[in-house]
Amino acid sequence: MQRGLFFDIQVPLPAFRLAVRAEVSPGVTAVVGPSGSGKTTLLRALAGLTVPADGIIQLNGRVLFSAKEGIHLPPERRRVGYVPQQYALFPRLRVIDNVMYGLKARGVPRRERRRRAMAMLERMGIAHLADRRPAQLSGGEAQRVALARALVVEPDVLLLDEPLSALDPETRRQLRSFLRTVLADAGCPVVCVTHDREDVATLADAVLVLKQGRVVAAGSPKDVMEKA
Ligand SMILES: Nc1ncnc2c1ncn2[C@@H]1O[C@H](COP(=O)(O)OP(=O)(O)OP(=O)(O)O)[C@@H](O)[C@H]1O
Repeated sequence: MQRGLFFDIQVPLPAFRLAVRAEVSPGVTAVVGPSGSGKTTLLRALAGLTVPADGIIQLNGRVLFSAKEGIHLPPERRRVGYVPQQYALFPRLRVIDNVMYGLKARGVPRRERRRRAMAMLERMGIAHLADRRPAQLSGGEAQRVALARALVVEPDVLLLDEPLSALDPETRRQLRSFLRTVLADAGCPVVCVTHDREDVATLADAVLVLKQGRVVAAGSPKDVMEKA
């Protein structure tokens, strides 16, 4: 079975058509590009939240989407962890319930959901926040909760949309180094949208550059960023 993520998809957008093809190997692939180039749309399509007009998405040899075969697995059946921009935590749910949420959709019994969610909060260093609501969290804490919620389902791929952009510079620095460790431990490929060169330099093993919905450059961070 082929490991990693492969996609070749087309999504029509008002101003252009997103048409991207790439193979994502284990490690962190940064997706960079100007505002409005289709980065978030790509992540949403991989997560199953946007349906491409055409193409295919395969994860570890499993078909998540195939226009030709009429396959479109819903998000909860993809084994994909998605951390959207601004994290999208459920405001009314406590931290622990936010983290347990994805396990429910996957049919994990309640006691086991709680156990796994607490273990993940401990791993993220935020077990003491389990009973708080999202409004009672700092930006850095909310980001850790969002990561915990994405990772608790043991995804086959992790999708991060501008994971550090909402944070102040000091918190961003701290979380970047924390994120580096978490991503190395996650053991799955990571696709990370960012506009921050520092993120690319410290986190990424590979880079894809999108422009107007097309991949205009791809390669190692050093090669790609030197030319950018
Ligand atoms: N649901 C939607 N309906 C209509 N247009 C959309 C929708 N989502 C995105 N677009 C448009 O598609 C284009 C790509 O948007 P997208 O959010 O994917 O870009 P991006 O590269 O993530 O941008 P940014 O860096 O600003 O977050 C933009 O022109 C945007 O206005």
